[in-house]
Amino acid sequence: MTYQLFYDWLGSVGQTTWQHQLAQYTTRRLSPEQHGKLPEWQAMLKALPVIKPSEIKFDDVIQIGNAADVDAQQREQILAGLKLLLPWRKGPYQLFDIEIDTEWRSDWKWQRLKPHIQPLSGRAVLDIGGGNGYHGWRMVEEGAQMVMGIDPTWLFVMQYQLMQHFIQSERHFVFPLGIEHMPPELALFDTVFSMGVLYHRRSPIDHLMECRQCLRSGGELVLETLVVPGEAGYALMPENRYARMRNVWFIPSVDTLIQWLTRCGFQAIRCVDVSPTSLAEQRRTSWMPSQSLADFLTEDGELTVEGYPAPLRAIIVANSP
Ligand SMILES: Nc1ncnc2c1ncn2[C@@H]1O[C@H](C[S@+](CC[C@H]([NH3+])C(=O)[O-])CC(=O)[O-])[C@@H](O)[C@H]1O
Repeated sequence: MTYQLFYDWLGSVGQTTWQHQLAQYTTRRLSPEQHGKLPEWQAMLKALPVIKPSEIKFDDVIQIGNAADVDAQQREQILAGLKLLLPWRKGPYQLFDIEIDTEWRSDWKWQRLKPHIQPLSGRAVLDIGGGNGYHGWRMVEEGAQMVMGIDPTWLFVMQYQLMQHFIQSERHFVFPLGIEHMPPELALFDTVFSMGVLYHRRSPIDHLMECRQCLRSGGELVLETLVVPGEAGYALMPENRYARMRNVWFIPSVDTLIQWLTRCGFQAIRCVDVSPTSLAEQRRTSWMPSQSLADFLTEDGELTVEGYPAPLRAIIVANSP
């Protein structure tokens, strides 16, 4: 079963109550009536050929196997499965000889943050809003003992399951849940990543407190989010959409974000990177054929189509007390 090894691990670290709750909740969330397309997606996953990839590399491109591992019929079947799960936002991946050029160069974010975080070797890691698990695979590569990804979007969980079908990792599991479904006062993880999630939360302070509660004492938070230029105390609340996104609530300045983290009790708070999102990092590709960043900005790239500052993203690292 897809998640059994994770449940076993939870048992081994004394989380027996949550182990059962999580198993029940996950089974319910993945039952076919939960989403109109789940039955079709799950049938596709179940029918995938069983193939042991000759090599697996979690570099900038997550590479699983190569051309010689599959025959023409298997390749067609896998390609059709990948296409059933369009759009592919986070990557890049290469599955056998199929290159998945995703909307985001997610490897660039990883390169920006990696020099600044505690080494992940031996750590239990939570990736909130981890999408299809791209960064989770990078965390496995860095030696994490266990990586739990959580993401409420079924499509992304299906994308993870497709890759996991071939990778068969014992250390990386993406669950179909949101941060609000994590137990309070968990104090379990050594590192918690929250990347690209804070501005989607109606209550950013509560989100930071939830991140803190998932961390053990002294654990590390890696927070990546949209910021705007401005002084301490300033945050932008878009009137409606921001860069055409409907669910954006608060975009603070870096100094405001540091204040929020301070008031939530975090320590050793440091901003390690601020970078504008370039049209090379987020763009339309054949694997994400609808509108992308270029369609959400004015022609000079300075403002969003709504007239707000163009996307600028910060990475902040902090410790739980
Ligand atoms: N309540 C929630 N709880 C958890 N996740 C959520 C919630 N609501 C939405 N999400 C998920 O948060 C992710 C945000 S994308 C960042 C992906 C990756 N981390 C990245 O840094 O590239 C945003 C971006 O592209 O910047 C999506 O996968 C949502 O389904």
